Amino acid sequence: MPVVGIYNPVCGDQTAKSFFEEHVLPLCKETQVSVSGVLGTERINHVGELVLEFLEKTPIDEVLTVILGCGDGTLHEMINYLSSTEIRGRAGVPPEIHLVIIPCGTANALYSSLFPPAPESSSSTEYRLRSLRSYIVGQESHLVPLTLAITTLSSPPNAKLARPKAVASTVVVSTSLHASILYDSERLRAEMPGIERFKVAAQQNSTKWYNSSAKILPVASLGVVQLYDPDSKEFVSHPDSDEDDPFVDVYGPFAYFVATVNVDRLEPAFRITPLAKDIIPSEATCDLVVVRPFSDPTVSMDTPESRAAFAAKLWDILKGAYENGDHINLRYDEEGNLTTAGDGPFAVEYIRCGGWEWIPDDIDDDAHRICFDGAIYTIEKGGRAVCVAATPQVHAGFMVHA
Ligand SMILES: Nc1ncnc2c1ncn2[C@@H]1O[C@H](COP(=O)(O)OP(=O)(O)OP(=O)(O)O)[C@@H](O)[C@H]1O
Repeated sequence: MPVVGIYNPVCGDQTAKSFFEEHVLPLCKETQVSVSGVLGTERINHVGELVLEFLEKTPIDEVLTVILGCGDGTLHEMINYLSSTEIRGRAGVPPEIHLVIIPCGTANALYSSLFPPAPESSSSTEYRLRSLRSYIVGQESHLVPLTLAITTLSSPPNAKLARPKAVASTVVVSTSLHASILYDSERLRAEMPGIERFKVAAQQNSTKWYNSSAKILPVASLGVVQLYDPDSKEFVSHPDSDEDDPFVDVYGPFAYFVATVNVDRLEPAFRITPLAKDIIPSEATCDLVVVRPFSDPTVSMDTPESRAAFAAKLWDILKGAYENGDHINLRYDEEGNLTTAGDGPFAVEYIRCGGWEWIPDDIDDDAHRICFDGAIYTIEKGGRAVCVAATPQVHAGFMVHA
């Protein structure tokens, strides 16, 4: 079965090329893994073109293994390019691609979810070679299929000419604060190559609220939306969802709205959806973390003062994600303080679902921003985004050595 190497020389701290030369290729040689070609990406979207070229040379009954030195964005580009391109010589048969990931990006959310790092180990050489070691040890035995979150961006109903655009994500689809952070952090990339740029961008956006409504879609096999119950420490049926009326309407304003697939963290230590690992889903689902200011009993109006006061609470909530995902157990007491005790309203709504719709208010430009694995798109005025978790087909799609 053919094995090729592709790296993005500019992702993360720009060391992918040297890491391949000094560690990846020597290890392949030492373990008799024959790599038939190694190429660096030269521009945006090039990764998809390179994989396509290799794929078209791969016999239809063989699996292509790609050793990919990348961050989450490069993987995202590859999957979207291949999903929207006809592959010559395959007569419509979808390919199965096996990925060996070498984490070279900034956040490396997928890799650090597959291989949760011990503190301080995330940059060590041996840690970065774990997917490759897994491939070397058992070429078929540790393959994890990637669930895709397929999001369709629709134009307003009266704009008949525009075709909906579909985007596949393997890590995160988000709106609100997270999308704003990713949008602003990209502009800080040159001066801050590491994850500190996310914190700076978070500060810049901490008082924004996002006006939108959302509709949550049920988990397919259950017929209902699930909500995490911090008391029983398990998912229960969402109180607004039953088999007769499974959809849950959620109204804004929102502060935070992040859905993940395949991952429990967005950075090595930021476990925003810890239940993706702690209560493993049995089918394609999104884990959705929502924070709404009006859940706080002391917030009753959208004013600059209440936004400023709530920013400090949101910060405390998100700090819990850095404490092994403890934010999901937070509630408000009567004075609006965050606590893990009592039976006050949840500060975080942790939802497991088959998908969701996001319908931003026309007047709120920031609510139109949506993030796919770090790439930012804008929902048209009057349009919406519909995100659905998709189960990979057998012998098709993307599998990762983990
Ligand atoms: N030769 C190149 N020159 C400029 N940009 C490139 C080149 N090759 C790839 N890219 C772009 O680099 C971008 C960043 O890659 P990627 O997202 O993998 O890294 P990252 O943002 O550092 O990590 P992460 O997504 O894990 O935070 C991709 O969007 C890709 O289009």
